[in-house]
Amino acid sequence: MNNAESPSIEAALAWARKTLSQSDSGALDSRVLLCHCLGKGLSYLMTWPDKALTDSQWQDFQTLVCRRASGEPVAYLTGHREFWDLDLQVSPDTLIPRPETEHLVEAALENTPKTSRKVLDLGTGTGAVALALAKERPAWQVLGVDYQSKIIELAASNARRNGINNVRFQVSDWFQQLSDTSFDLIVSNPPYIDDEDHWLAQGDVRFEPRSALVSGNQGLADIEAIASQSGGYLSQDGLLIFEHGYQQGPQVRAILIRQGFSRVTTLSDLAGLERITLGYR
Ligand SMILES: C[S@@+](CC[C@H](N)C(=O)[O-])C[C@H]1O[C@@H](n2cnc3c(N)ncnc32)[C@H](O)[C@@H]1O
Repeated sequence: MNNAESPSIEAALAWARKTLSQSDSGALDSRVLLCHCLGKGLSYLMTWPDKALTDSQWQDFQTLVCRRASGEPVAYLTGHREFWDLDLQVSPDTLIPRPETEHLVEAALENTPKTSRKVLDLGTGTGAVALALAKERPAWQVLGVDYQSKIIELAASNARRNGINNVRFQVSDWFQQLSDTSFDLIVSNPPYIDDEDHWLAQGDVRFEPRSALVSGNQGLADIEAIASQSGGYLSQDGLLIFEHGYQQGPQVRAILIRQGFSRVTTLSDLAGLERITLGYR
């Protein structure tokens, strides 16, 4: 197809909306993907609806829209996602950071003194939680760990991309490769979905790594493993805080109490669902 045959922005968007008409987010996804192909913001699409795409822009756009129509998450297609006020690179090796995980960041900030703290983020993925905490609290020293080097490289690249220096990232299978043994705060959004959960077969989540999502013992095995070792890595009165599934509050509280944590509390989200549980050493 030559340049003259490439459609205008308005026509390209109309084609994409039709192609994605099965999806509730088809119109938004169309705009986000076109912005990505043009390297422009949303206002550009509104200002120049009659401007023709180049051949390569049109080809790229069609490819991405077709991939989106077959279910691939927009964040994997564009390679990045906003979280907190950070622009994070994502890859199919990492979970796509969720808006609900911002509650984990808020809970960690609200329940920890602002003064200098040593913080551990277990299962850091893109570095979302570690980077948000480090950005909000420049006096804190944050360590993010994950068990694959390609994930750690991505998180470190996200720190550079966002100009955050009080954070470092390390490969570790939970605590196994850590040399430091005293943190004031341990925060984790670990895998917590049961292997047989039907939700794993739906929508964007089908494309995310199972190793980021699924845990044994009805989704509780990693929470249990982390809670059982955290006591040995927390300073006196240090805080352990988890994100978990909305039906797991009672079990996570029981795990923390069994492991000797005190003031164990579960926080609910705006919909009233129990999503975060914390306890003090
Ligand atoms: C639910 S994702 C959370 C990612 C990120 N913290 C976020 O909130 O977007 C869980 C993360 O735990 C990591 N993980 C799973 N098992 C692990 C282990 N044994 N040791 C370290 N990290 C692990 C996965 O690779 C994944 O990045």
